[in-house]
Amino acid sequence: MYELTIGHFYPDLLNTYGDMGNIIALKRRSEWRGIKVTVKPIGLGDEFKSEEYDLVFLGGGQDFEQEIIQEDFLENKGKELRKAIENNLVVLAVCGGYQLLGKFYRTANGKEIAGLGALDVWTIAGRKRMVGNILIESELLEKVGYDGKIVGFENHSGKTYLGPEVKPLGRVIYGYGNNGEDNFEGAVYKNVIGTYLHGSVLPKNPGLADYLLTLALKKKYPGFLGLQKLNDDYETMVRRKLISRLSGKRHWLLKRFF
Ligand SMILES: NC(=O)CC[C@H](N)C(=O)O
Repeated sequence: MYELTIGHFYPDLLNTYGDMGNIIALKRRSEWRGIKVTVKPIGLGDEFKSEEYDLVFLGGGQDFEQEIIQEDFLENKGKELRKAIENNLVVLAVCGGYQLLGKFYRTANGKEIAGLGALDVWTIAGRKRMVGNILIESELLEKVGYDGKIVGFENHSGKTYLGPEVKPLGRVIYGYGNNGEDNFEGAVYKNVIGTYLHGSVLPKNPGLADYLLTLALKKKYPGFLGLQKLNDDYETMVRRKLISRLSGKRHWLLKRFF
């Protein structure tokens, strides 16, 4: 029997917009395949031993929560997490969690919150919150045989910019994405996926959930051949409706200028 241990960083603080749904999706999609999953919270002051985990998740949070955890995250967990990321630990980081993996986050009043520096990205608070449904197209998922579309919801003021060490998760079809400027969303580095998509993103995008589970299982069980297919007809139907609605819509910015 395959087993996975998932670490959930700061579940009581980085928990905006239902990001807990990502943990539930990973757990349920594993259990539906007979894979045993243990979810362990990693909170303020908790020791983080990366070898105990096959996958870790960081959710979103407002600037206020990010400042609360910053010292603990960088001082007590940062070095270990950076080492684990270089050793291909599977990580999903959403919004605030994504920003914290970067080099720094500069808030609206100019305060610079140091990030982990695990991802070659940096974030600068914008004046305007980027809020709404978002649809992106991801080559990553097409490569592993999933529908390349990823749908979700974004709500962030931070504008994230990518350095040369990371690739974008996808190209924005509808919404703002990383910064509302370069038409990219998210960042991929080794087995880390950073994204602004709440929603939560994994229940809405079963292919992305399975992609992360497959990465973790292949790393833990070298002979692992792949996940058996689940009946995702309902999710696919909901996604198709949302995708066609968002693909057809033109963003208000586009309407205004084109
Ligand atoms: N939804 C979030 O996690 C917000 C992240 C960050 N505080 C921002 O506003 O950009």
